[in-house]
Amino acid sequence: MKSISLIGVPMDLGQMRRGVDMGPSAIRYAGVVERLENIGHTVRDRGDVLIEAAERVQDPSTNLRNLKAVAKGNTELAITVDKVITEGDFPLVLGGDHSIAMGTIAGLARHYSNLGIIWYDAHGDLNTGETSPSGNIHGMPLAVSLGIGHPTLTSIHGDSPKIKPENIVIIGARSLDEGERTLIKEKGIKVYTMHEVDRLGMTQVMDETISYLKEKNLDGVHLSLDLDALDPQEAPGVGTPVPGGATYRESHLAMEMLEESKLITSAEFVEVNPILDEKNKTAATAVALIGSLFGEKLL
Ligand SMILES: NC(=[NH2+])NCCC[C@H](N)C(=O)O
Ligand SMILES: [Mn+2]
Ligand SMILES: [Mn+2]
Repeated sequence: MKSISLIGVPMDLGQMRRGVDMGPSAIRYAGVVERLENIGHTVRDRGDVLIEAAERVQDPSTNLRNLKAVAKGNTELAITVDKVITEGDFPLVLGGDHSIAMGTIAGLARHYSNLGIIWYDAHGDLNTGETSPSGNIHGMPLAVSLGIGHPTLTSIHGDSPKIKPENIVIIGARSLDEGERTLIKEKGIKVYTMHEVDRLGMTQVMDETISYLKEKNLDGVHLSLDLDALDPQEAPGVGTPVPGGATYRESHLAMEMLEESKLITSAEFVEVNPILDEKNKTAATAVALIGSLFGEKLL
């Protein structure tokens, strides 16, 4: 059994829709602590990282919305994640918009020199200010962690690159911007789009992902799960829904296979927006997936 530290990150400055800052509360309300304790894990809820109420700003010269406030919140998060690992706990981060992956990975990078990343998402989140159609930083954290982007972001809690392109697997992609596609090809990032999920089935996608990562001699693997990877019918409470996503069942299978692989050393569940949700369905889905990732079994 694991000793898990929960870290809430009420961040909504990485995108424009209000409400995603309430994601951590919604996931707690959906019973995440009880769910993990029922499996037999020890859970320590560290509360929420402080995200200051910032005036929303758009600097046309950088095309990065709320740059300073996003960097500040992520620095706080990186410090917390760093500390949780030092204390020997498994960090489970609850978002908040996906810009918080920059902070989580920055904290992890102090402890793992060859970290693997599973990016379960409809999007690549590989934009920079130059390639982003929106200026929203939640579309950039994977690029930032690779050392690509504005220095205010790439320098959060230490120098970048914090991860290597060959250690990343993106699963569930179905919305990629031009610059992201170029970067994926240039860096040779492994991507299973929804086309591959349909064609191969989730079992093979996960089997291949797990073997691919096992060959890399990694010292840890981080799961960054954006709820918009799931189909909007099953996870409606997200800010940037894209039709044609992974089902609830496929996603459960993915979590169960990751649990069996024993590879995962940290995880985050992001983009839950209770204002856009239907009766907290998306937060409940997040909790159910967390259950599977941490070894919940029927029999
Ligand atoms: N974490 C997310 N939901 N990202 C959505 C990003 C959407 C789009 N690619 C953009 O850069 O604006
Ligand atoms: Mn997404
Ligand atoms: Mn994302």
